[in-house]
Amino acid sequence: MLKQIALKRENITSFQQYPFDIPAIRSMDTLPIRKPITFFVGENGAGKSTLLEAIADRCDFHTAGGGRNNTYDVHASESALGNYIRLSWLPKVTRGFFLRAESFYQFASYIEGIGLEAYGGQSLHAQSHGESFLSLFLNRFQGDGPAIYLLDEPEAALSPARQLTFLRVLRDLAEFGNAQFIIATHSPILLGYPDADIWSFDGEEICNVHYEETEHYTITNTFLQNRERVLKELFSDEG
Ligand SMILES: Nc1ncnc2c1ncn2[C@@H]1O[C@H](COP(=O)(O)OP(=O)(O)OP(=O)(O)O)[C@@H](O)[C@H]1O
Repeated sequence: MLKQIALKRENITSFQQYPFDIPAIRSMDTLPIRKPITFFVGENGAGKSTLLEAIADRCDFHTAGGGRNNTYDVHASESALGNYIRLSWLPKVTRGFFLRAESFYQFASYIEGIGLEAYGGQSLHAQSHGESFLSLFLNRFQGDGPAIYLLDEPEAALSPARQLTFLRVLRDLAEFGNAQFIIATHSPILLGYPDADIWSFDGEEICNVHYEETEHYTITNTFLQNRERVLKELFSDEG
């Protein structure tokens, strides 16, 4: 299990440039990872992907999105933060995966090249984006032994109904599959997973928030409950 992420502040010479100029990163000291499911939330550009990518880098996962042994031909972006964080494990976990929505299709091509047996026998490209995403989890990741999965906006591939299915997949893997997840998301459905830790990157420092405190919940809830009023205000000239 991953227990903690620490920023090696002593090795950083300047907080004036990326990635250390991002408020959430600049103020970071240690971030405890306390639950099987951890979410990173925050505005676009708040630093969620930057930290997730750094964790993937430290896990030796392919930072274009993939697992330890996936060296498929996608230009791996250098993680600017990877060398400046320290991961604490108990015990160390090496199995797992980093997946970002935009590199999913390249990953699918790679899988096609190495054989399909592990993926339900069907080409991932022959399935829709969301179906292939779910089959990835259902077929590949229900193995034995502990694993850590790092997911960047998985909802991009999933319809609302499949997001619900994915909650079930998360529950099964976290409770019975010895799996740990860190997920950057904007989805009010995924965030609704019970008993997850939600870390918000929106303030001056990363802080723990309740589901109902997230804008994902409050804005979605207000919109669905009062759609006409919200739209009227939004579209009014004064708005
Ligand atoms: N390689 C880079 N060089 C310089 N700045 C970068 C680089 N990558 C990202 N940034 C900047 O760092 C900030 C944080 O980006 P990041 O992708 O981590 O945000 P995020 O919270 O994941 O956002 P989103 O929800 O839109 O995915 C942004 O302002 C972004 O423009």
